[in-house]
Amino acid sequence: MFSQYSKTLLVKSSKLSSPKLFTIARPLSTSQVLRARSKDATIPNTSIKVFREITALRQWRHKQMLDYRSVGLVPTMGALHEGHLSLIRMAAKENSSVVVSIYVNPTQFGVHEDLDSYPKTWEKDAEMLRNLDRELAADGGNLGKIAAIFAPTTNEMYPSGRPSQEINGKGSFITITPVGEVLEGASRPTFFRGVATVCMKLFNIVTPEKVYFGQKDVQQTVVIKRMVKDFCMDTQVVVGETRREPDGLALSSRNVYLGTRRRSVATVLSKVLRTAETAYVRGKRSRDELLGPANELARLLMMEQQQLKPEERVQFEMDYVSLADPETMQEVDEVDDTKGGILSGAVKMLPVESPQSGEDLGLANGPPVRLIDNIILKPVTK
Ligand SMILES: Nc1ncnc2c1ncn2[C@@H]1O[C@H](COP(=O)(O)OP(=O)(O)OP(=O)(O)O)[C@@H](O)[C@H]1O
Ligand SMILES: CC(C)(CO)[C@@H](O)C(=O)[O-]
Ligand code: BAL
Repeated sequence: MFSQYSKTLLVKSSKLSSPKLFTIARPLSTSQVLRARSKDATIPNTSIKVFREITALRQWRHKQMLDYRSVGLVPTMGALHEGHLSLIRMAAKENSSVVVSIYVNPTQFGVHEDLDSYPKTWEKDAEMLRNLDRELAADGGNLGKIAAIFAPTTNEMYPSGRPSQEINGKGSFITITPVGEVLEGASRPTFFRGVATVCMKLFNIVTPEKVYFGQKDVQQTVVIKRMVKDFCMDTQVVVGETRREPDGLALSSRNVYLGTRRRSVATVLSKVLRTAETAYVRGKRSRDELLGPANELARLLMMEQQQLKPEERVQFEMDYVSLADPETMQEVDEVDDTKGGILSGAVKMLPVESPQSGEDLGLANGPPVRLIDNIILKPVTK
């Protein structure tokens, strides 16, 4: 724990021969402690500040405002990858100071979900941010740089105590319905309540001019846009495109759970969605014409796996394949050319059968992994 006494005084006191001098150490006020900490904490060899308390971050934020520096926020749960970095790059182009939040928010995880095993890679994250900081400094096309990481504790984020993760749990929540109830919200009933609640907190703490979210979590972007609109929040939501592996798999912090065998089949969802997109590009508009061939491909890929030996195959379950309205996420029977649509899906990759000795099963021994992906069908102007 951080001491309530100043570092300097503690160092001195530990070297003291006279106990009398020890009594000179005075408790610092909370704001002095926070100021001391915010001054000290940076990612080594960078000027990127690391804030763990709201008060210190707010002091820093206030200074940005006085200096007419715009602030962009990139909310993350850490375990950074190129998808996160692409959002930070966007934010650095458009803002003087970029804040990256790293916080694994418990309230968006269902009670039986992977909160405990969620990857935490602070050292690697710091290294990636250090490298990106250098890259941004060398690129003259940016307005700003990564100025701060906000990595709060749960006590800090939930000052009245962490609310229950149960569906009927009590607490101070933001709920955005009906858009947060369908698709991901139907499979994970407390997910968007947790996301909207933590994002409301982050936006209140950082007061960013702009916030950056990835299209990979498309329904999340729709929920956040709706929250900003309906709560009259003074920030602009910017969405960055989905970054993918060369074979089409959307980058995701959860991919590390897959292991080699499941990784080779994990492209099933992107292939299924591409099939529907191809039909759209060819002029098809009805639900059956778009989702029919996509669902058929999912069935064939599943059968292909089932015909393999247990020690070779990968079993998966398609949770949903959706064709939805881009503003409401409600299912549509026909794509309206003036609005376009959103193709999205979720697949559950089941743990491998008959694991072989020495087989790479992935993080936490390869639990079930739920992957999501989507494609935006752009409006067509005639
Ligand atoms: N492949 C990606 N391309 C672009 N943005 C992404 C990608 N993956 C995640 N993001 C965005 O990064 C932000 C932080 O996401 P998060 O930390 O949950 O990472 P994640 O990879 O989505 O993790 P998870 O596996 O838990 O879904 C979100 O706005 C998310 O949409
Ligand atoms: C937006 C977010 C950081 C809120 O915890 C999370 O849902 C995520 O990483 O997508
Ligand atoms: N990227 C979304 C965070 C989650 O699945 O919990």
